[in-house]
Amino acid sequence: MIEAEWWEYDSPAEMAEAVAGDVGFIIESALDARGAALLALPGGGTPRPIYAKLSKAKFNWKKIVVVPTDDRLVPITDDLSNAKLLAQTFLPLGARVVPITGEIQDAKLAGNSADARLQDLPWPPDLCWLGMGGDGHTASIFAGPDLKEALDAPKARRAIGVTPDPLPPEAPVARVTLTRAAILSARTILITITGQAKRDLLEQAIADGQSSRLPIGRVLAEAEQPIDIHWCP
Ligand SMILES: O=C(O)[C@H](O)[C@@H](O)[C@H](O)[C@H](O)COP(=O)(O)O
Repeated sequence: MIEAEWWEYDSPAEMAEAVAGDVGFIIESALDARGAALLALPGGGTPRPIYAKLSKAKFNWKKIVVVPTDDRLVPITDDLSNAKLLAQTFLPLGARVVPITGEIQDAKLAGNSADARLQDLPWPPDLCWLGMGGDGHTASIFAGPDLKEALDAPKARRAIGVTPDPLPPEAPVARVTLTRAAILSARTILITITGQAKRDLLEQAIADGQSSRLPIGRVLAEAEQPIDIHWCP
């Protein structure tokens, strides 16, 4: 049974304030406990105002490592790159941002390379922050040919390469993504979504759990930690 707690806000600005505060608490707790913090952060548009708010906080950013939960197989200079947004936001603060893509264009080989990069990091993440697409994907775990590999990858496997079919219109490219095991290894998981349609979809995915037809339902169905879901209309 997925243990999900919903946090509702009247506006994206209110949600940004609250989620930045929660992420800040996770960071401070990690720095206090271990002198370091590892954050796996999503792409997409929802997190942008939250990143902007978070970047104003006065942490010892040099002790913080940021990785994308997933990324598109595009150059880091491309606006489709999740690492680009994270680098623009967190590198100037002194944080370390670790891209999980490079020159490799073959999705499977890119996935192996991404996994190797993540194996070099002090695991698990203190936070895995997820978004959800309108099709129920999360990170870059999509329904289709690569779903089983993403869900059933061994515990030690942190990333794989995927080629969604059909390619999502907002970013019609192959990707690398954290596996379900990597996502669920995080000390804390939080989700940010907006709009009633996504709320209805996520509530259904949580209700259906392991039998969900939506990737996010299948990912969360194995979660052992409580999931905080932040939502605004
Ligand atoms: O690379 C990506 O696209 C993201 O990691 C993806 O999983 C995102 O979180 C959802 O697509 C929601 O995106 P929005 O926040 O823009 O709705």
